[in-house]
Amino acid sequence: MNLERLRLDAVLSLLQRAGYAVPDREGVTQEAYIQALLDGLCELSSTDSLTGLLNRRSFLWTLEQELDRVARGGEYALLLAVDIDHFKRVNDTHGHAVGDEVIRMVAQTLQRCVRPMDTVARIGGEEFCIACPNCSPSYAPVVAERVRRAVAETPVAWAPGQTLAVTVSCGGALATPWIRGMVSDWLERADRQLYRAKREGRNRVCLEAVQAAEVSAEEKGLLLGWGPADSLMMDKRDHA
Ligand SMILES: Nc1nc2c(ncn2[C@@H]2O[C@H](COP(=O)(O)OP(=O)(O)OP(=O)(O)O)[C@@H](O)[C@H]2O)c(=O)[nH]1
Repeated sequence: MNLERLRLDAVLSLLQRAGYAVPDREGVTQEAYIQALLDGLCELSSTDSLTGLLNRRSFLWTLEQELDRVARGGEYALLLAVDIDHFKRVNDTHGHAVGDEVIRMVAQTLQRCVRPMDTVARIGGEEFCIACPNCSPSYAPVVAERVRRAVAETPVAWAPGQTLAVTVSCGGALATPWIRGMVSDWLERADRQLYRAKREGRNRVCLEAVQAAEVSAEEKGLLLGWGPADSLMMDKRDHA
């Protein structure tokens, strides 16, 4: 391949401006050079530049995969929508740069207080989401409350000797095992609970009531790609 014939200037300047260390073209093989550019572009397009968390686009893809897993795996998953309370006041009182620092610090706190298997994303200005796979209805309030408390107990240092108390409101909804829900619906349900938490006074957690769902063995079999005979076996096991 002749690299001279590829229009790489725009890519290079984009990556350099974003602070990526692009390898010296002469110092590596062509494949390694192109791979480094592709890796940089992938990272740039999937992360939020302020916090380093996943951005909205990538997070939606994570949720699609999570719903696939929930539909096949028989485990609940929790989606938390997390929003900084009265954030406009922070900007208005201390300026946009301090507001940005608050967003960065809250992002770090959220990342710190969840399990490695959970995914934290910044999906809008001062709104975050957390996807928690394999999270039972009884565990969901524990996780959500841990997130709320972690932020409330971590004042943001925005200048030497100056700290700001920050709180978040959290709304949560569970994805039900053996059901292939839609991402838009899951997000909407978590958001509805978030707005309830805001309405009820902020710095609190509201979770959607768990929806009981009847799923037949045949439907489970279809989700797993099994034939009717396998489903029948499963039906017997379920009723044993
Ligand atoms: N510093 C900073 N501010 C942002 C950013 N994105 C959005 N904002 C600001 O975040 C503020 C959000 O304000 P609102 O949606 O009114 O919500 P709020 O003040 O947090 O109030 P509640 O959510 O009702 O508790 C707006 O003033 C936006 O301009 C960002 O990246 N950095």
